[in-house]
Amino acid sequence: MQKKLVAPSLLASDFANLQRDIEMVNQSEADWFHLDVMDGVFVPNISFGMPVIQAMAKHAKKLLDVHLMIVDPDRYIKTFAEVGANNLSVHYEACTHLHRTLQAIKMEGMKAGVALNPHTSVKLLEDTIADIDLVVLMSVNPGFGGQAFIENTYNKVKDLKNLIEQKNSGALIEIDGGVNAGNAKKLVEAGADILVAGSFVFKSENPTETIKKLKEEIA
Ligand SMILES: O=C(CO)[C@H](O)[C@H](O)COP(=O)(O)O
Ligand SMILES: [Fe+2]
Repeated sequence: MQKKLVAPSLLASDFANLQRDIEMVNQSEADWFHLDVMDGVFVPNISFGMPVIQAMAKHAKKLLDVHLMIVDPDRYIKTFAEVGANNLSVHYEACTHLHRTLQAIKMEGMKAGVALNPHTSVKLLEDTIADIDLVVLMSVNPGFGGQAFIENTYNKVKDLKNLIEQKNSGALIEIDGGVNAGNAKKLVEAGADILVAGSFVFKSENPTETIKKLKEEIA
């Protein structure tokens, strides 16, 4: 069985102490870094872009899982590979030619991910799931950290797990938004492989310990 992973989202870190927070994740039991790129068009917020990711990559000793919340992501696939992204997830809702975009991501040597907004059905991935390495199920409306988890996500995880099995796909299931110690176990039991956690980790008193607790919760 696939090992269950925790990916802290640096969106909730202290940007004035980014290197310190990256080192904390390096030393912790976390598995990946989750990096949220927002353009102020696809989502009503702007986060950070390539120069910041390039700087993060110099210090990060774990895989960089980049979540693009941007329109027309095809324009930047090559650049994200150059600055150090290992996984690149685009939003289903932002792609006109999703299959082509997935191939382009893989051509650049990255794993290809597709993120779905809470209102987007997993059924829409029926014809692309075999080409997808990672599905990011948004459990909040994208754009901001610190929002409440949407309960319907459990149903979506189960539906997606069935689709993956039915189509013999190797896609992993990642959950993004409002993850905490209260929903982590139930998400993994429903079929999730990777849990992104931003606020729950970085706004806690002891982030290293919080990551450890989340890992124990899903072991
Ligand atoms: O993609 C995102 C927001 O669009 C973030 O990854 C997500 O919100 C994680 O933050 P938190 O755990 O605080 O909800
Ligand atoms: Fe994200």
